[in-house]
Amino acid sequence: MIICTQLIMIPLGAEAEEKQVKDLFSYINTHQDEFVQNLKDWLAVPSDSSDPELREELTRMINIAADRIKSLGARVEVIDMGSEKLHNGQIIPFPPAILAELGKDPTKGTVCFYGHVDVQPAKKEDGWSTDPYTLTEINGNLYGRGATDNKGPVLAWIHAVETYKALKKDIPVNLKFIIEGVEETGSPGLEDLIEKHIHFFSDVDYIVISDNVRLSKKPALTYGTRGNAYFFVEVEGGKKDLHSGTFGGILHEPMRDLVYILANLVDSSGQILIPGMYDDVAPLTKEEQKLYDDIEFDLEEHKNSSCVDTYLYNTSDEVLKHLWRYPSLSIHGIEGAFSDTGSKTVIPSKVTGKFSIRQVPNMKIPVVEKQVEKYIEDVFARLHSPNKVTVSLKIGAVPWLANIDDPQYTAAKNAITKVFDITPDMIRDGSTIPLAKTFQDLTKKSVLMLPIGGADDGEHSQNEKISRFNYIEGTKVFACFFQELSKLHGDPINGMPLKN
Ligand SMILES: NCC(=O)N[C@@H](Cc1c[nH]cn1)C(=O)O
Ligand SMILES: [Zn+2]
Ligand SMILES: [Zn+2]
Repeated sequence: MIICTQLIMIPLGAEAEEKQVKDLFSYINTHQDEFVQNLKDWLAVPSDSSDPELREELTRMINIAADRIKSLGARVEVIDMGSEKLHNGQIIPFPPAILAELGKDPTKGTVCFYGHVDVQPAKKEDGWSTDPYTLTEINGNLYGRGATDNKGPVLAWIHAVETYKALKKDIPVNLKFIIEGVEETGSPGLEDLIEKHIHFFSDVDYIVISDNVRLSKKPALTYGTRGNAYFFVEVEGGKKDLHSGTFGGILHEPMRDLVYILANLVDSSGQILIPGMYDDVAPLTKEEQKLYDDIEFDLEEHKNSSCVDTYLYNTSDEVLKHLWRYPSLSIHGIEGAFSDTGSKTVIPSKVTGKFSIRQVPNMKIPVVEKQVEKYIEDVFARLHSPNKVTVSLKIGAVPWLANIDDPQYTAAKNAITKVFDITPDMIRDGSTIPLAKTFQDLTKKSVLMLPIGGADDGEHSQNEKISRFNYIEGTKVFACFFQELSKLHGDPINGMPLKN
């Protein structure tokens, strides 16, 4: 910790630092019920960014988050993000985004926290055991949509700052926030926002994201994520749905064409069938292999938490590589198809298949897009169908890899060691933070991913949760991280040079 008098930096002595950590931890422990209540309030807002009907709720959620950050004493800007045109032609407003700053001391490092307050869809009837929008605590777990992805971690960061304020302690770093409401739909418009507000990042030294989970019970730091290329493939026959008794047998049915296309994208061993898809995948180096060897990963525990008995691969090494460094293709759904209970005898006139390909270094989205278009055209040609097929790329998010030698990785390791008395695993993540690489490329600043959620949190799934333990200890990690970062910042040997 550093006390600042005018422009002279005096490091806190070891004893004072120890006392400060004790005070911070004690405050966080005694206020944990309040922190859980705050999460309960946030989870009650159904801020699902994929449902146009819930757009007002999403905007309300952004305003709640903005007010909370304002209450820290931060200067907050709520920025209008314009509107979006949906697949069906409807135009609806995007939720605003938040840019905020707290502290402008030139002798301190500046950390920008990026997070999102939109969530994936959730309905009780999808198979949730509790109401997804009512935080329910069972056996030390806090269940609810957004608990771990990403409302819990965003609040934990805010609570870490609040802890310093409540104890009237000097926050050892300047803080900035960028909070958005469309991450789950690929962060449309956010790249433009960063470009337009690039001056906001000029004094930022470090960017931190806490929007993924650990690989096991062991705390971890994440240094890479996959990207995602999300496609819609639409097959259109006539202009209206038809009776399968009156018309079945005389038509080229759009659904049959679409199912044929989808079934030809990936084989039963997980191999993507689109020619060229693996051409640009980065070769495995000895250094990368060494990182896999050092990771604590229990394949059986992983299968247990996913509730799947058999994976495509049998060894931990293969599973991790296929999650982190190879592309994968997943088929997500079909819009326009009959999907309710009952037995409707319809022939849908227009159906849209949705699939995505997780991207890895050194794949290029425009190349993938062309390969997908050409392949679907070729597969469709085999059907000699008069129907109309249209392929469109809806999300093009690129993969991200960090420089783990950056001082903020050391600061995060030290913070985790203070809280858990353990050295974290260095991991990658198979999911996507669309903005991670954008931040790195546009701002040229170091990006760190510091997950606080557990491997079994069930992001995007039924019964999403964060454990009370991880939520509260994660708050402590963030509070310690500020302190550890301030020790390295300005250290010409182990850290960054001071800003002038
Ligand atoms: N917690 C991060 C996350 O879930 N990100 C989404 C982002 C995305 C990618 N394509 C569409 N949305 C993910 O699915 O990885
Ligand atoms: Zn997320
Ligand atoms: Zn998510």
